[in-house]
Amino acid sequence: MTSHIDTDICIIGGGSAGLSVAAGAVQMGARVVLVEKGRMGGDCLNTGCVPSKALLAAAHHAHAITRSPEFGLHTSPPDIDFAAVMAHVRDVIAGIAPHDSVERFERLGCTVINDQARFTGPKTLVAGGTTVRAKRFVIATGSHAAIPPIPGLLDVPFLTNETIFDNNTRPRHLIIVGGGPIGIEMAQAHKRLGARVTVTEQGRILPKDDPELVAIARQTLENEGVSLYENAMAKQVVRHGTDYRLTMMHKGAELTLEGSHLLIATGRHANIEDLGLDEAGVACRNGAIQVDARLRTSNKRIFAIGDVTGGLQFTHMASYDAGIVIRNALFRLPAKVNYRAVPWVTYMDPEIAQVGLNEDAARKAHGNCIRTASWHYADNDRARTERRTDGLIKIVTTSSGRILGAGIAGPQAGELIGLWSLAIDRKLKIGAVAGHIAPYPTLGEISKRVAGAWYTPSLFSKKTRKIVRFLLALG
Ligand SMILES: Cc1cc2nc3c(=O)[nH]c(=O)nc-3n(C[C@H](O)[C@H](O)[C@H](O)COP(=O)(O)OP(=O)(O)OC[C@H]3O[C@@H](n4cnc5c(N)ncnc54)[C@H](O)[C@@H]3O)c2cc1C
Ligand SMILES: NC(=O)c1ccc[n+]([C@@H]2O[C@H](COP(=O)([O-])OP(=O)(O)OC[C@H]3O[C@@H](n4cnc5c(N)ncnc54)[C@H](O)[C@@H]3O)[C@@H](O)[C@H]2O)c1
Repeated sequence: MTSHIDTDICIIGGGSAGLSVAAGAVQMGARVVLVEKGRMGGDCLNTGCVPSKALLAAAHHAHAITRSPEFGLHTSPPDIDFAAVMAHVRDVIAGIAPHDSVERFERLGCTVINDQARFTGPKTLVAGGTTVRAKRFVIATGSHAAIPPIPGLLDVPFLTNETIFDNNTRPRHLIIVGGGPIGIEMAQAHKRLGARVTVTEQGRILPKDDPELVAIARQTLENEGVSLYENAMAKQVVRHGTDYRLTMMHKGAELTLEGSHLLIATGRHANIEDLGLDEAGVACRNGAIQVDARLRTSNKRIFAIGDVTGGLQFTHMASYDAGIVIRNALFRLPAKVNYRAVPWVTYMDPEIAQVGLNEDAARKAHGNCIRTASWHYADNDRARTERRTDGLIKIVTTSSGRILGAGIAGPQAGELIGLWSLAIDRKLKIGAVAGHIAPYPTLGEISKRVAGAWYTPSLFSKKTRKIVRFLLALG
């Protein structure tokens, strides 16, 4: 038997993006239908941010124990129970899950349909036995791991982000294809938890980040024993007993790696299949749903947000997009996205954080009319007390001092980048950061010091010294 629902907003996908719209819209008085075919919470809660950060937390704890002697504390190396670590990961997910659950959203007033949605026309979709007619739709169907065309790969049972957190056995040797944030976070996590790890990357690792910051990440990973092959082209994968053999070209030579586990982390594909997008009149571009600055698709009643649009694929961007849709769909305001001050963080240790333009991007946008300044963690007293002096902050401004971007590689980089996000968003000049009072001793002082360093050439110049001597001579 089929049922029919008429509603104000129908959202497809109960991940970070869809849930943010649903929670906001229903609490503002809209009638909301939410359709989710799998687990509420989507990638972030179940197979992405939450399990990866929980795994990294365990790995960083294990590593901290090995550093105890530096503080005069004598301990034994940690005895790592990999299955128990994975139980911790699942426990963290379970603790957050009620916030994203069907029960919570029904309590808020949403109608939740646990089924696959498919458009049947520009104003209707079908999910299970229900036809939903809505004034506005939001497509928030996310993305899944892209599988590269490596010969033999489809014939072997490899891991992706959807399966790696279900693996309870510590890999003897984990081979990771792809050195983006997923590959790098999983590499360090597994290495610190006792696995041998090799990463093969077709270009350079963390290609979206500033090379000077990435150099710190690379050095750390190599010091910890992760084998990195950059500019390596994978040629073939075969199964050898229970192991994998990955053959690749590296520095002109053919090389074969043998590992017990294989993780594919080579980017994402938008979930656009089987949605009935043609029936809905929704166009795609480059394998993702095409949207305008108001996040409207080619059918102006249908919005698309989050990973499915192929843009910046972060949970905080899914939530940001949700706010834009609510303003457009509920309040009829022509709100547009502004991605000038989007931060991102790779949660290896040390963290790598970026907001705004890095030096290369700033040169492309502004030519040579930019200035940069850097400050090292080694010159920060708190970093010294913590014995964590490996790190760098680097900022980019216009020649007049408007902040264009900031990048930090170092402990707590993700916490420190917030100040720079606000500064860029509010179009502050570097003087605002240089002039604020930072408590001593905090890592936060590196932001003030790098802003101060920006002034060093003019502040300690011959001209300044002349002026000071002249003024002092006045009596
Ligand atoms: C390993 C990993 C680590 C990550 N770490 C971070 C991090 O630390 N910080 C960060 O900001 N981002 C991180 N991300 C990215 C982040 O997870 C995504 O950007 C975010 O989850 C995208 O949210 P979304 O709602 O667009 O998509 P999703 O979370 O994928 O949700 C989409 C939902 O739609 C459902 N769906 C799909 N098709 C249909 C259909 N036809 N009918 C009904 N339902 C459907 C799916 O089942 C899914 O639940 C990470 C990603 C991965 C893979
Ligand atoms: N901390 C975070 O915020 C975080 C963590 C994990 C993931 N994410 C999000 O998820 C997205 C996906 O992460 P990802 O790391 O899979 O993707 P990515 O696109 O960021 O990086 C994929 C990497 O794989 C490489 N690659 C592609 N094909 C390859 C091949 N055949 N052989 C070797 N290398 C190959 C690419 O050059 C690239 O460096 C990220 O872009 C990010 O938006 C965020």
